[in-house]
Amino acid sequence: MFMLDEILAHKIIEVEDKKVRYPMSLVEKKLAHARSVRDFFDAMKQPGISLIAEVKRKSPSKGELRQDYDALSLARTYSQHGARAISVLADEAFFGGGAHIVERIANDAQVHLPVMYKEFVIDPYQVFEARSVGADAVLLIVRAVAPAMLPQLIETAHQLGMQALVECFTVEEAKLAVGSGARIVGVNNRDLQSFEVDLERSEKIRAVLPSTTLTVSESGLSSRADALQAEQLGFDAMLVGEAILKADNVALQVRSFAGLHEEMKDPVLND
Ligand SMILES: O=P(O)(O)OC[C@@H](O)[C@@H](O)c1c[nH]c2ccccc12
Repeated sequence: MFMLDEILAHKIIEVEDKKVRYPMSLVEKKLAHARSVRDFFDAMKQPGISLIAEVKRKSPSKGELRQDYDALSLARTYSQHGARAISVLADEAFFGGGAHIVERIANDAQVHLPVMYKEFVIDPYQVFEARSVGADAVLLIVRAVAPAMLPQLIETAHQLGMQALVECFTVEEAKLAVGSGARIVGVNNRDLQSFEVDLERSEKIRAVLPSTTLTVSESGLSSRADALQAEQLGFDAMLVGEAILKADNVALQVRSFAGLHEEMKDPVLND
């Protein structure tokens, strides 16, 4: 929790500063010209477990994730090799991302997937910003916001035509997410206290969610076997970062998570 507290303390200052430098009136102007929304919900609903592949330069626990890091070329690779959505870190200070990176990827002619603005959202301003740069979904972390704020943030995302992936760590948080209007709930497999990954805890949480809620297994998935386990537990989608970012061959790793690995051996697809 310590790290989350530190990030949130930083975020409060950052958002207030942004609101002064780039006021809501400008965000609204930009919103009017944002590209049309791609259907993130539908992308998650496709048969088989859907891959949301993540673009992140670094993390507080792992540091820099790859030497030849290039956010846009990663997103293009994800788009070409079977990911169904792309999660792009908007946080700059801790994860090396930025709203401008979300914007570049969301509007790139070679990226055809829905894009999620991955940020520590604490204020509706950030949800408007997400749509204004072309995002199709936002991450909302239950633990990061006051319970009264959660329905408002979800509603704002939906009103803008976006989806919200509402992230939880406990059964209580999952119930709160659904009660607040979440249509897509993410279960973070990584305990923020111990950094341990526990898929059984995730299964317990998934089990209390209504069948109409789409579910995403987040963090710590390292192979196709983990993906299949998550699928077996009933998850509709998975969010994978590190295992893809650290791979020597990103395209192959994405195909593997997406269940397309075998096709790579087909010479026709091997160009
Ligand atoms: O890199 P991993 O272990 O595959 O995890 C990806 C994603 O789940 C993780 O980056 C994440 C999930 N929720 C978050 C909230 C904030 C920052 C990061 C995250």
